[in-house]
Amino acid sequence: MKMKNSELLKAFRYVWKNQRIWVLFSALISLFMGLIPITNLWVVKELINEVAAVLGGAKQEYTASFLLLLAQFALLFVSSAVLKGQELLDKQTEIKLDHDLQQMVMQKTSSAPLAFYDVPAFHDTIERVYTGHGIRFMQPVKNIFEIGRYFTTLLSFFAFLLSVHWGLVLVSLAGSIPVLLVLVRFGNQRFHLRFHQTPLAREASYLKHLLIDRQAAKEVRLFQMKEFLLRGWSDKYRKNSQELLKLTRREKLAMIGMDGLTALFYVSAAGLIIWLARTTKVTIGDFVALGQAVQGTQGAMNGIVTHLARIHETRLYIREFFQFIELDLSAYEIKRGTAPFPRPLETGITVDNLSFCYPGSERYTLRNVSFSISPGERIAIVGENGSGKTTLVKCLMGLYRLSEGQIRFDGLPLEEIGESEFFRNLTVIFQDFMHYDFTVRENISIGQLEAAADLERVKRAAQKSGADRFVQRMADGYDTYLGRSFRDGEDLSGGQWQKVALARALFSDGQVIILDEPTAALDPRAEMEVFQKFDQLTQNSTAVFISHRMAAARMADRILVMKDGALLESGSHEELMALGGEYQRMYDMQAKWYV
Ligand SMILES: Nc1ncnc2c1ncn2[C@@H]1O[C@H](COP(=O)(O)OP(=O)(O)OP(=O)(O)O)[C@@H](O)[C@H]1O
Repeated sequence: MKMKNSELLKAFRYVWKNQRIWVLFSALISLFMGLIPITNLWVVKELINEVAAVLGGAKQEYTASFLLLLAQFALLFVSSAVLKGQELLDKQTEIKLDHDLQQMVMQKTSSAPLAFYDVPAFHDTIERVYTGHGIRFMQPVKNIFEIGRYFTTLLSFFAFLLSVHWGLVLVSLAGSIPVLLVLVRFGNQRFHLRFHQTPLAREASYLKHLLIDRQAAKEVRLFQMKEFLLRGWSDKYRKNSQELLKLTRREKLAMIGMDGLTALFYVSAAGLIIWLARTTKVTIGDFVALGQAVQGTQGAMNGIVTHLARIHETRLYIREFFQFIELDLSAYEIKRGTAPFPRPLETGITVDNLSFCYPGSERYTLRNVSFSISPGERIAIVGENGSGKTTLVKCLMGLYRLSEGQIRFDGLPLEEIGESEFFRNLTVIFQDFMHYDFTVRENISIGQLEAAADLERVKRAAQKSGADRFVQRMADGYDTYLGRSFRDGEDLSGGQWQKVALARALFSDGQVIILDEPTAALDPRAEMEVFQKFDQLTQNSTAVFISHRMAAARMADRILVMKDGALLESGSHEELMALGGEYQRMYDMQAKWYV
């Protein structure tokens, strides 16, 4: 309980720190609005008595009635204007809070260690805490002010009812307690339902995404997946919505019962007033006002109870939000030091007895891998699918915590090098590199956007990779948008995208360039060009490339052969051919196709 309340306190503190004016205004408005009903009640009572006197002929004077009518108009108008002002202020605050809190979530998500993305629960939590922060953080504060407002109204009504008979207060109070219990119970159930529905909701939205995604559109048609996807989406959607409907049905039924109970208490109170009229002098205005006060008291009680239940419900969401923001990622994190990257690399990279197991997996993907790379050396890594090549690159990048062993740069352990320093000096283009819907210039300079203004440098990288040839023909040259999801940009072929990605690698001033299948999408001529120029392309850099093309690997200074997560062979093309092992087998197998 204490822990839960501390989450609420945190939300209050956050809102108070960031939106103090809104909090103060809301408090004032709540107090003001809380006093409106009793003022209105008094005006109504006086008005009815005045009109009754005029109609009954006891009074000739109309002025008081008109003045009271005017007061009623003023009350209606002012309260409506104040409420609209409050709504506007709320919206402004919601937008501001939403922006800042969403940013907090995105910061947390984007700085989470990569290993965390492999944990499904991580995605479930993101889905739950990704939207509606602003309103959820404001909600408890608003609820408290609303409770304050209703409380002010309640006290003023109680004072009025007490002045007639204490029994009226008792009847009004008794009607509200069952409502409290029902609302709290269903608030809890709604939250837990949403919690357990998230995985299925995520699956449904994945299927929906496939149905509308541009990238998937071709295959969805080709493999006639429409029915399969639609059915899958519909089943999941229906399952979740049926559960929600079931809960809503139970909730509404309970509410009907509660409303009946409230009406019963109101009728009892009205009976009590009539009974009182036999012994006490009650005017027609008093009767109407007392009836309104009983109803108003119950309304205010319901209001308090509803807002208490909402606080409870929102508290559960806020707790999840803070749990996510404060999530301890240390088990996945790699503690990075601040040492500069050795520049220039003098002794090179050493991988020492590296073993690696993906988080949550029992199986070692890399086992006792040891090798070293000298500065300026060109290394090719070859091996069958799934032999661990990409995993090795991810480890070299320091994206995962190693299970065993160490990676050093000029003898300096990877973890001791400052992160941004590290990524500045190590450039990787993955096999599944991103196609950014940005301009060509941004796509090439993405690792160093601050240098994007240097068009000559962008062009040089594109010339080396071969991208310049087709970029020149585009209407806006290097400022042409790529992709067509957002605007009328240029669509590139797979090979053209790869040339852009290669330019991205060449644009960086990294000392180590790692390319995972850099030529897989290139035509034979472009591929030859890349490999023939490879020395020149990766000038002054240490280069590692993964390739399934043995002819390309042949151009490397040294070839590492991976099999089942282990480093099987290492040497130049000639040495490995002479060895007559796995490399020779792979090489001969490919060579057969070309004879
Ligand atoms: N995030 C992950 N979590 C768990 N296992 C993974 C993950 N990524 C890859 N693996 C597993 O690790 C093994 C090696 O994968 P890796 O991508 O390193 O192979 P690869 O040699 O690069 O293959 P390819 O030539 O097909 O690109 C595979 O069995 C794969 O299933």
